[in-house]
Amino acid sequence: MAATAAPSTSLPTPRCNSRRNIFPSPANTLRWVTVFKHPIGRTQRATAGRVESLTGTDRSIGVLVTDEEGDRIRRLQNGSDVRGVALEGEKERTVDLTPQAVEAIAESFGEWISENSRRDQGQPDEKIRVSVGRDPRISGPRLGAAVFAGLARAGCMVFDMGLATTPACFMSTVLPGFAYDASIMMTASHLPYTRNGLKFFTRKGGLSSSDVEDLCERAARKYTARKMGLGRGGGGVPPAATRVDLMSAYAQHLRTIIMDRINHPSHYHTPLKGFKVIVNAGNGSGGFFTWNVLDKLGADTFGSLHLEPDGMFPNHIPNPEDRTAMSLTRAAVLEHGADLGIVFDTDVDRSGVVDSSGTTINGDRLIALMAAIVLREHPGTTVVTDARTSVALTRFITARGGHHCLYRVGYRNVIDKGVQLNRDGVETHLMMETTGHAALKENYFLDDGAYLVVKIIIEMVRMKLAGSDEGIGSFLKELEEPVESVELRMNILTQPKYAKEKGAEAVDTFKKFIEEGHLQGWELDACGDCWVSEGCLVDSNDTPAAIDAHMYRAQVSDEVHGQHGWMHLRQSVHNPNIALNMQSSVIGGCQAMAKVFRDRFLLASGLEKILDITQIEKYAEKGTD
Ligand SMILES: O=P(O)(O)OC[C@H]1O[C@H](O)[C@H](O)[C@@H](O)[C@@H]1O
Repeated sequence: MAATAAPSTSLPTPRCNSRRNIFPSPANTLRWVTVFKHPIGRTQRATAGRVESLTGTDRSIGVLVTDEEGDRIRRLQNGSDVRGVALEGEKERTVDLTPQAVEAIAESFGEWISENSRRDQGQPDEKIRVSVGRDPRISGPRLGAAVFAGLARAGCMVFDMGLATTPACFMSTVLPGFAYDASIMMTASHLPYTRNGLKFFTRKGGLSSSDVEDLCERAARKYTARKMGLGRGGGGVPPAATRVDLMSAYAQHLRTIIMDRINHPSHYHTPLKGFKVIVNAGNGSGGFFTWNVLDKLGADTFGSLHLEPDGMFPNHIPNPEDRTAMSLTRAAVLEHGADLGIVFDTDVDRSGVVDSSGTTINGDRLIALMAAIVLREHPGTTVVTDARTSVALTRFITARGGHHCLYRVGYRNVIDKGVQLNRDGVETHLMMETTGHAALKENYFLDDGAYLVVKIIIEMVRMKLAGSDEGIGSFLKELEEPVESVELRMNILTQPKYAKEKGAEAVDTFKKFIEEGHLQGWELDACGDCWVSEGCLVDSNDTPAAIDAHMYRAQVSDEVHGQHGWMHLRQSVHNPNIALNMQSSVIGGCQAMAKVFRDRFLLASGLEKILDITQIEKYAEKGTD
């Protein structure tokens, strides 16, 4: 999740290869580490064949470090979030998001934010105020105590928001009466109940991947130093956190937006009177939207699903990309004759909807719907999306006078690209990922699933007031569906600590094979029909340390059909695997691409030795996954 209204506060990342695992060292080796000052303000740690950049105050000289323990904390970085296994129960995965690790990371964040605030605001004596929210995961309360302890140890005042949503955490830094310096949300979004994680916000928005990498680095060093009896230890009396009710204020903020913008001629305070809306919160944090927003505005929400928070997620994965979540919501919409169905993910930074006729609207359709709404408000604006969208979506946006910038997968990447375009003078009002993360310039560049739905609800009511009974699905009449769209995965067959390095190697070999012409008819896709001319899709990988910077899309042609599809290759942010997406405008086009990919790339490069290519083989042979 996200939000950024101003340039990132992160220190510049050196242009170099991944700074982790380039020269993997034997597990559990103890070694002396020399720390010296780097000219740009970071410190660098040099060991035999290994150099790492560090930031912060913890610059002890001669710290004895076990690489393995520290590396486990470093590996908790997942793009711009921290994610890990918090509970036993996963096959072949052990618990790595321990209270000790979480405490070290929270303490590092507390220190980082204190240093930055002092630098930015020149207020050395003010205590930093940090809010903490969580989703209903059962590991939440225990890890929450570790977050409080870490923040308190860093000298912060801690405010406990209890059950919250990710966007509400950001809003706690800007809403009057709260305005905290920073916020932490504990969530692992749609991942299984065994996982958990952390998202970090300042008033400028969500932290970037390189910021989070720095935090994990700092935490890894703290953790290992503590394990060796160096530095300040944990334990003692659990710190007090002040309990606050942020969610009520946030819900009121959303209600005010709906009332003001609809400005209903006869019932201003209950503009949703007469509308039936089904909410499916998937037992995550989204139930509040039903009773604290929709009901209070007069909507009939009878028939809503899975509103009670339950950290075991007993019904289905809380995810608008999940087929069960969408189809159950569709069934409820049709059964109750509702005007709209809403599906939230666990922490409500994403959503999907169902229209009154039962059309499920997520992925490209949701982007198209939002693009249509935003393009009416801001004619000619640019829309940034990840590069897994269809060619038809680009046509849909350009036909409405908009510009489509295709960029990297990963919500933070997409949002940051929009922020950068605006900064460069390219008006960009909408940034959306196919996963359902949608950020609007008008709303702090924050990807808020509830705000997204607020925009759609306002549109729905306005249409009714204008005398139309068509419903919001009517926006999509001109959106064509791709003939074939497939996602396959290849597990990386190495020890976890080498997976990122091997994954990056595989993705970069893909790029090299195409550039060198080994795959006839395949060409690296510079930018789709995007008008941002410098070729951002295959751009200069400005943060090459982050795995979510390595991804390429190839346009694919053959002699019979000409250009008929594309293939996109990248490393998963969450798991040690490579994700492959492809689309084609001809039947059998994806199978043909899978065959070429297997024979002329995977087998020819020898990568099949480090990747599990079972899914590719199956698709190449059978044309189904
Ligand atoms: O890399 P994957 O496992 O496919 O997950 C990638 C996705 O992870 C999360 O859902 C993030 O919120 C998305 O921004 C990202 O695209």
